[in-house]
Amino acid sequence: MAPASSLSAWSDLHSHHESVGKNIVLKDAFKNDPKRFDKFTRKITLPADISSGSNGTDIIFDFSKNLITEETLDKLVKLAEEAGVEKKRDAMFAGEKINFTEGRAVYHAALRNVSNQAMKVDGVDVMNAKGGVNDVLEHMRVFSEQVRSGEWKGYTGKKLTTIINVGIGGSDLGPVMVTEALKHYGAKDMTLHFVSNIDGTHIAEALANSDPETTLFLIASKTFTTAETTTNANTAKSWFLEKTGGKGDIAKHFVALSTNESEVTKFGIDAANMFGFESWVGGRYSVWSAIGLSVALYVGFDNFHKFLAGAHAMDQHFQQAPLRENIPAIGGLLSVWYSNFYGAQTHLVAPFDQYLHRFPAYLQQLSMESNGKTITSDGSPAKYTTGPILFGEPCTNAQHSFFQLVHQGTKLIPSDFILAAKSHNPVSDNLHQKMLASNYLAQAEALMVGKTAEEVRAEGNVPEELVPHKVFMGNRPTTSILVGGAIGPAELGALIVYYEHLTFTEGAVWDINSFDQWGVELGKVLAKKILKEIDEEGAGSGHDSSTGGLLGAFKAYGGF
Ligand SMILES: O=P(O)(O)OC[C@H]1O[C@@H](O)[C@H](O)[C@@H](O)[C@@H]1O
Repeated sequence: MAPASSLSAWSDLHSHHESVGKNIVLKDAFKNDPKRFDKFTRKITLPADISSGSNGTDIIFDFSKNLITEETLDKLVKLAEEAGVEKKRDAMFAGEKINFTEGRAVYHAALRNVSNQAMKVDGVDVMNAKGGVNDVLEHMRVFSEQVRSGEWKGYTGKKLTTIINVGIGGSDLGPVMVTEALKHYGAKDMTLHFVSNIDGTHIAEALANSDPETTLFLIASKTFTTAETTTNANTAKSWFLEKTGGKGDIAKHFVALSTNESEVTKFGIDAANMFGFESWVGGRYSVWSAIGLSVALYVGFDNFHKFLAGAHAMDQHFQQAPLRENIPAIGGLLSVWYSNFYGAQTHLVAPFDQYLHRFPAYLQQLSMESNGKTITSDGSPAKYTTGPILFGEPCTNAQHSFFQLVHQGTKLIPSDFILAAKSHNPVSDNLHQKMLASNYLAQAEALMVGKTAEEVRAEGNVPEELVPHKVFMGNRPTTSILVGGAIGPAELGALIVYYEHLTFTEGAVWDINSFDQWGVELGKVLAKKILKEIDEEGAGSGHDSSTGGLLGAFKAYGGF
């Protein structure tokens, strides 16, 4: 594919930005067009049998407070067509090896293919093959039901009620985020810990509160070679054997979620207690795979299945909807519009939902590990900016910390706000929910309308020298996502996949490989070398004076 900047739609968008885009005044656009909300809002309805309420849940994506006209949308769609977004999408769903630097298919959609459509990689039916998607799901169902019912017992015959997931990156962030998001559905007698950091504090704190007789360890690692995970897993194993006086049965207390059977058995976990998946599942897309076992254990397999089904509904929408109606494609194209034509560097995602408090952290890996790339498909550096810096926190908290910059800073920060119409906790007669909603609506409105100097003056009693400080520029774009019910497993699945395919669309336009992550390797290699040097005499070799100096100081102060 050609670099995006060589496409005619790209130059056309540049001229369009000059003549129209940078002059759009959103509040006027709304005044001039009473139908603007209808024109730029898209909706997906999830099937009733998987939705959190008794009717199918609508999820509304209001793109109308973005700096676009109908013409802009047409031109962005043209860009997607010229960049081959649909062709690339179809290649992904056909199991082609679109991860071209690793020679792999990108097939996480197969993991949530609950309608069991034929999906093949290299001619192999990944759904129904022995050890394939359906077999692993059945293994997860049986195991999670056994643990939840107490039929699966620890070595002294007790029910396992503490789950410690040991994993990092995608083998941590998805399970943490989803179990937090679905806490309302979680087993009340279960305690979950997610240990990811190599900082010994993480595993120590989890173990300090756990009883080996009732603890189940899930060692979650696609490769089973990640230093943090193997080290934490070994520490957990030693703790378990020590605490049980060597009588603890590893087979009853340790399972592996991985693609690497030989490393799993080397570690001491029986292959029968391994839940597998394939190399075509990228780490940041693995929550749908065996890596999601903690989710199935916590919320039950039926809910895990609904989670997959909600994701599948969004997959089908992405595959079938024409680009102009295609929700994730529009989200991705807007990101390109802001990144490449307005010079935006960031993307804020703020869920007005406490259960979604780890959602932005999860999306950080999804977005930035996917599209934090410079090199395009022909090996040359992109002549344009690529992946934005994604950040966020739940609201209303974020409003009381960094929203100052979003409202009055010098940067343009395209923002997504997410709200569920129904709360799982309608306390105080829904007062909290109404206040939450009022903030969700008010923030998007305030960012758009701003406040002029005249309006500040009209408030009265404002000394003239303070007027400029109280002005809000406004015209700051937001996308408002409204879940027309509560956020249950299916709704969450659909929301995640919206961001997955948004990220896909961005990467497809930017002509980069969104599916490798070579950028995380260099630091790992250097850390290995330095680890050895900590145990050797001196301050290492071949380092710059800063690294060498700090290494020496660390050894001196730390007593190493
Ligand atoms: O699951 P694994 O193999 O232990 O990998 C964990 C993480 O390791 C990181 O190094 C990768 O960048 C992530 O993509 C990955 O999710």
